[in-house]
Amino acid sequence: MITLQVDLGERSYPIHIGPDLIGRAELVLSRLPGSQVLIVSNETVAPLYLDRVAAMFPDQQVDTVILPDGEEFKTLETTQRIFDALLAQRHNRTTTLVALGGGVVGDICGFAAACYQRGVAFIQVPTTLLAQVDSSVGGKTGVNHPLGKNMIGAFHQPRCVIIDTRTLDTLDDRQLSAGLAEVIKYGLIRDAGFFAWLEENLERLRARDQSALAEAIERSCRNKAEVVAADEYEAGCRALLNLGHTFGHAIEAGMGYGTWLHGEAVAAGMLLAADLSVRQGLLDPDAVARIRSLLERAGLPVRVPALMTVDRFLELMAVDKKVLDGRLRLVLLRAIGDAVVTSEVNPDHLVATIEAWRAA
Ligand SMILES: NC(=O)c1ccc[n+]([C@@H]2O[C@H](COP(=O)([O-])OP(=O)(O)OC[C@H]3O[C@@H](n4cnc5c(N)ncnc54)[C@H](O)[C@@H]3O)[C@@H](O)[C@H]2O)c1
Ligand SMILES: O=C(O)C(=O)C[C@@H](O)[C@H](O)[C@H](O)COP(=O)(O)O
Ligand SMILES: [Zn+2]
Repeated sequence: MITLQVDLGERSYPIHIGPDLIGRAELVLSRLPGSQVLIVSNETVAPLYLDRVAAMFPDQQVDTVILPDGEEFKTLETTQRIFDALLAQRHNRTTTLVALGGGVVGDICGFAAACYQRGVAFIQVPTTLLAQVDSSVGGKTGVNHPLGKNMIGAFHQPRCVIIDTRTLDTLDDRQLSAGLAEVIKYGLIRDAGFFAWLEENLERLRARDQSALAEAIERSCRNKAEVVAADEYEAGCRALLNLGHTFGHAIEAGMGYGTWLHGEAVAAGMLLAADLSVRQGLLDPDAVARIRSLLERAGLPVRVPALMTVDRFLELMAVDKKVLDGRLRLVLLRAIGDAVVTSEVNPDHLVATIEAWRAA
């Protein structure tokens, strides 16, 4: 087992990474403020792992909420089901919510924890690659609105993150690829050495080589922990974690939540960001070819859907959380491993980029 630390003063917490960590009660028991636990999972993940997670709390009051599965259920209505259970079972301020599942369960559960009685503890037990490398770390929680992704939420850090790499054994290939998009993101925004390692090891990752996966998860979490520790509330460098997301979130909302997976939309979005970076004179065109090739090898889309017209993109991108004073701000690349946030976006270049990557 490897343990990383997210350094946030009194809100610091460990990220434990390794095989068969579900069941290691000692990792979670010291993080509980009280004797009540509510495990939040979904109808796909619960039958696989819920019993073993519940067994980690032998002396606690353990209740469960099983949510429907899907990005389309990442809503306020679904969150209400968690509040209903907490109140019905008389959970108090010292309760701990446990998110068992992918990023959807983690984001909803974390948001419920941030709101219930103005904030209670929560623990992340991520079971998708995407959740293990990104969403379980950093404390962004929330739900979607029909007009925009993650528009209702809160920053609320978990008490610990338990990454049992064995849970990836039951994850399907499409979801593994979606997770690889966020892995590749770290290489692009701040870790050229990691990007080169991914170029060397991509096939091992897709073949689920355990040591390659463990290394990719550790290096991703290390990058994310450093960024979050430097800028917890996204006043500055944390925005770099949003590479490809302004385009990606527009695709997710525009196509209907769940049609494109988050990781797939981010992959296409990162390619658009790279192409736009070239048009803006920031990035060498050779970098776009390298990025495209790696995304393709990861089984990720490199075109945006034809249904997403330029107007539709611009309409949806206008509600992005990075917009300031009505001005779009995008994460662009100066090189592989070097990203920047800029509001200096030439509208003609933006339109040309979208047109260039729309599927026929
Ligand atoms: N909070 C953050 O910082 C952050 C970061 C990145 C993404 N996100 C959010 O995360 C969400 C995407 O998360 P995701 O990609 O994990 O999707 P997801 O949570 O929908 O999980 C993907 C699918 O895999 C299933 N699943 C989960 N674990 C499994 C396992 N071990 N075996 C078999 N099936 C399993 C789920 O039931 C689901 O059907 C999006 O809503 C995105 O906005 C949040
Ligand atoms: O942790 C962050 O910060 C991120 O931006 C990570 C992203 O991968 C993630 O998709 C996040 O939920 C996007 O945040 P948002 O603020 O653009 O909704
Ligand atoms: Zn993301």
